[in-house]
Amino acid sequence: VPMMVSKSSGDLWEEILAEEDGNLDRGSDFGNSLKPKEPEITVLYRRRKCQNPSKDVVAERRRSNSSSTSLNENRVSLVPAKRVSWNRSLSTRGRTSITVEAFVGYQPQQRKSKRKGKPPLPKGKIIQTPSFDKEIAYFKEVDSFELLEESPSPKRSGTWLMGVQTDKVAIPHLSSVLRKWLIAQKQGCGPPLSLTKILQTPAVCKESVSSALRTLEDGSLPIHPSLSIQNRINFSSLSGDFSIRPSAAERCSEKSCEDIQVAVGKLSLTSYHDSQDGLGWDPLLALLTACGQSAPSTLLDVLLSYCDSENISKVGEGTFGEAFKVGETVCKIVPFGGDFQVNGEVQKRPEELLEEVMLSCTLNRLRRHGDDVLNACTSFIQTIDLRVCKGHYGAALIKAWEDWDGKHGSENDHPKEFPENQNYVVFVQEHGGKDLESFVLLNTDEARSLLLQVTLALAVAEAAYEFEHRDLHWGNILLSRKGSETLSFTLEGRKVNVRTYGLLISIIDFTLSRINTGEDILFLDLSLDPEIFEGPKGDKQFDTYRKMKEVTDECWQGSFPKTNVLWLQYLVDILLLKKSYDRTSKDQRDLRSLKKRLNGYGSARDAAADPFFSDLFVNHES
Ligand SMILES: Nc1ncnc2c1ncn2[C@@H]1O[C@H](COP(=O)(O)OP(=O)(O)OP(=O)(O)O)[C@@H](O)[C@H]1O
Repeated sequence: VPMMVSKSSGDLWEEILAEEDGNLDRGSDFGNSLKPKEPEITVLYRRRKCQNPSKDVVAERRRSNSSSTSLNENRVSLVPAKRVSWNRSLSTRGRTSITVEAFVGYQPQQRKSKRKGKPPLPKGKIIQTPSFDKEIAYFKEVDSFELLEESPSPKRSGTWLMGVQTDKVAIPHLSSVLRKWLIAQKQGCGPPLSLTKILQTPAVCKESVSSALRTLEDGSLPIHPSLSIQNRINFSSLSGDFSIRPSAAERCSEKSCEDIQVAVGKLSLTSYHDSQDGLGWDPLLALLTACGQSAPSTLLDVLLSYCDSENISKVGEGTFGEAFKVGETVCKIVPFGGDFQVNGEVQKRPEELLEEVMLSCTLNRLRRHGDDVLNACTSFIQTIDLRVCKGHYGAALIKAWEDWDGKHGSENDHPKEFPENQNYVVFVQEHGGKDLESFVLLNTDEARSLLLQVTLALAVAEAAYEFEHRDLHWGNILLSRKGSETLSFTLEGRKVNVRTYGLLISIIDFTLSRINTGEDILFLDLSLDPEIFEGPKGDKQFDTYRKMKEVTDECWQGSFPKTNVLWLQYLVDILLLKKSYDRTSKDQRDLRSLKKRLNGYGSARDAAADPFFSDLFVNHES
């Protein structure tokens, strides 16, 4: 008989602990077409102890890690042609810097956060100080698990790593690089975007920009709207459903190709240089290029292309982003580049936004379906458009912000403070629903499907891009009831359908994520922000950061799919401890058994084959 169990149930912990002693693993009596390849993982994870490593030691460690590695044989090989080391330091809630070390000797700036030691608190919510006594007792045994070996970084790195050979890099000319890139995009071949190429592009070189400035003394932007490459780039670099974009026929026409070449030729003379800050290249121009723009738009111009001003409403906020519902979409507005703090944080730099743009575009590619697609899923939030904007917020947005503030109490600064020259990136995304923290789950079926969808999404992204989310707390999983009874995933060429019970998940916020796009490895160097590991002991979220640190041994650029498993274990904890829904004692035991078995898995892909999920798969296809 189902019973309602809530986190406040008085005897839950005693019951859980008593049941744990019985160790009621369900074992392997579940059929599953995604059986782990090896029932037991025997290879031990190499731990390297290094007390208080200096930056040099860390750098050396990175080099040796990246040069002695191999890709998991079950993955699509994505050995990058070049390696870019993107060292990003983290504030308590996000990226604070990104270093293109191939080009500059950037010294990362540590940010002082207003929320020390508590990064991803959802905004506008009253947080009660929890008591962790019983949780600590329960999870003691979990903390002592053995770490398993992870698949390390791809081979052939080094050229770009840690500033090596900076002065020997031959930087191709803007026009040739961008032209090749754009044409490749238009023809549907090659990666969606390459940071390497964008940032190799001397569009962002001082010399190039200066000469462009001399050529265009008035500094005006030469691209006429009729030649705009914006739509074409965005369309081709973001896979998925883009009904508002030009047709495929238009994109593939000869005329279009010529337009792109003309536009690129002119783009090389574009003179946006106001965020050059001694780096030797212009990150704002690179960001504009990546978003397919020659100049920033205004916020309202972008938003009003999706709905009328009276239909804009705010749906959520983070430390860096304000999210607005705009028609059927959500626009996350992230200010960047300014020299004053926003919400108590130093503003993100254009380089950081560039990388987030890259991550979003790359994950978008997983949405493609077709017979030849090896890995596909729709569980990462769909990015519909990406735009660089500049200027004031505008009356409609201010009103939406103030309405939300009146109802929820914003923790963010009032956006009317933004000056006229404020820059933003707007991430136009599908509406993913409510985050797990505030979503009301109905029953165990929903909870199990949620877990499986997250697991499979991570498994698919692992297989395609060595993706690790690295921050999958309950604010970063959105949920909606969209009615579909089953959902398809393609994992390593096999299509599987899973029961949803009407629930769909969307994973957001790739701030801490690590990805191998095939050309670039993007990651956040958490070693530059030790605060994140200093959160309260017993808090599952912070314990997970610490476990990630153990697993990665602070080599954050490496591929350690085990981190995905750690977040799955965190999610099981959340479902056991923080969420209330109809469930039986057996349901709880099953969840706890799953959590134990997760100790033995090295990746989300392994976890997806766990018997816990067996009966959620329908109609397996090979
Ligand atoms: N696509 C979306 N659909 C629905 N709601 C969204 C969407 N994107 C963001 N939100 C809402 O906005 C909130 C903030 O978004 P997000 O976490 O991406 O911002 P952020 O500034 O990057 O956060 P952080 O402070 O963790 O860096 C989310 O918790 C969610 O409530």
